[in-house]
Amino acid sequence: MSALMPVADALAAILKTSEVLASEDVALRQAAGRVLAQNISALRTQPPFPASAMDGYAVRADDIASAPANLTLVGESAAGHPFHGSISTNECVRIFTGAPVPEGADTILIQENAQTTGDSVTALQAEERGRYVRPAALDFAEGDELLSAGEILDAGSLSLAAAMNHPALPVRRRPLVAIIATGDELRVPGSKLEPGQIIASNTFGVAALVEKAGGKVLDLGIASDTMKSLEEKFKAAQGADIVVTLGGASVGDHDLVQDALETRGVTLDFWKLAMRPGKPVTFGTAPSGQRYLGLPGNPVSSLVCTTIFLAPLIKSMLGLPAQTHHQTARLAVDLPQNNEREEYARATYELMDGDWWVTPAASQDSSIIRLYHQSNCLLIRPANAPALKRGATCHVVPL
Ligand SMILES: Nc1nc2c(c(=O)[nH]1)N[C@H]1C(S)=C(S)[C@@H](COP(=O)(O)OP(=O)(O)OC[C@H]3O[C@@H](n4cnc5c(N)ncnc54)[C@H](O)[C@@H]3O)O[C@H]1N2
Ligand code: MOO
Repeated sequence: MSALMPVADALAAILKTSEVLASEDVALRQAAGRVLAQNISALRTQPPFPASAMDGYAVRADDIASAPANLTLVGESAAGHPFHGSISTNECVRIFTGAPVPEGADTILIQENAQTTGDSVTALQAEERGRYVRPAALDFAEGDELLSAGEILDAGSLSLAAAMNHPALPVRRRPLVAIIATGDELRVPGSKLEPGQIIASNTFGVAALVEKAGGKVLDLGIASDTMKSLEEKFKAAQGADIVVTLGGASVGDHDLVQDALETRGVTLDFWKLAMRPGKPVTFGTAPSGQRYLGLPGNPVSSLVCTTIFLAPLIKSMLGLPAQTHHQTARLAVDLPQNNEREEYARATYELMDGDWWVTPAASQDSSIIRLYHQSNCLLIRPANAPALKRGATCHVVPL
C-alpha cells in the first residue's frame, strides 16, 4: 500500500497553481468585503477649508480676551453656504457646525457662551485661539496615499474612499468556484425522498465557506452517476476558475469523476491523504488553467477539506495570505496517541479563567453534520502525535 500524502504537501501542490487574479473596478456600494488591488490616494483635501466644529460665532480670539466683550454681527456661515468676505476687529459671523470659518476669524465662540440682541453679540468668556476650528486637511490632504493594495474593504475604508472622492475602486476579481454535487442518491432540500435517497447538503456549507473566503459560487446542482450527466456539468462549469466536485472522490465502482475529467484533458492527481477526515481528495489542472478539486462526499469531510484546501487557494488567488488561522488552547481531556493521519477533530473551545480550553466532540464520524454544527473549532492533532494529558497546549482552527 502506498504511503499517505501529508496534508502540507497536498496544500503546497494546490497552492502552486494559484496566480493572483486581475483587477476590476466596482462601485463603492458593491465593494464591501472585496480585496483592494492598488494603493489609493486622496483626490481632494478634507476638510478643504478651516471648518467650525460647533454652532456659535466665528471671532478673533484677541477681541474677546478680556470678556465680557461686545462684537458686531456682520453675517452668517452655514455648511454649504459660506460667508463671502472677511471679518475685522470686534466683528463676528454667526456660524454652524461644518461651515467654513471666514477669513479674519481664528476662533469659535460657542453659542452657550454668547448673548445676542439684534446685531450685537456679547462674548461672555474668553477662548483660546483656534478653539473649535478644524484646520484644513485635518483628516487628509490631496495626494495622501491612505488605502493599500491587499486591504479587505470594510466600513472605514469605504467611507474613507468616498471622502477621498472615489466613486469606484479597483478590486481583485473574485475566483468563480463551480460546485457540483455527485451521486444518484442525492436530492435537493425540500424533496420528497424515495427509499435510498438522501439530501445533497454539502453544497450549502461549501458555498458558504467559499463566499467567506472571498470566492463567488456557481452552484451547478447535482450530477447523477453517468458520464453524460457529469460531462454536462463540466461543460456548464467552463467559465469557472475552480471546479469543485463533492463525492465520488473515492474508488467505488460508481465514481466516474476521474473518467469524465480525463475526457476534458485534465490530468488528475488522486491522493490518499494522511488526514482525518478527508482521506480521498483529487486535484488537477486543465490545459485551460481551470483547476479541479474533488472533495470527499461525507458531509464533515467536505467542509473540513474546503477549510484546509479550498479557502487557502481562493485567498491566494485574491492576493491574500493563504495560511489558515490557528490559535492555541489547552486540552480539557486526556488524548491517546494519534495514528498516521493528521486529525482535524470537531471540538468546542471556551475561555475559562483566562485560558482557552478545548474539548473534542464525542464522535468524530465524518457523516455526523450535527456535531460539526455544535463545534466552534477544529482541534489539530499532527500525524503520530504522542498521547497528551489534560492541560497540554494544542492548536485549533476557529470555525
Ligand atoms: N474501500 C474504501 N472505501 C472508502 C475509503 C477508502 O479509503 N477505501 N475512504 C472512505 C472515506 S475516508 C471517505 S471520506 C469516503 C469518501 O467517498 P466519496 O468521496 O467517494 O463519497 P461518496 O461515496 O460519494 O459519498 C460518501 C457519503 O457521503 C454522502 N454524500 C455524498 N455527497 C453528498 C452531498 N453532496 N451531500 C450530503 N451527503 C453526501 C454519500 O451519500 C455517502 O454517504 O469514502 C470512504 N470509503
Ligand atoms: O476521510 Mo473520510 O473524509 O474520513 O470520512
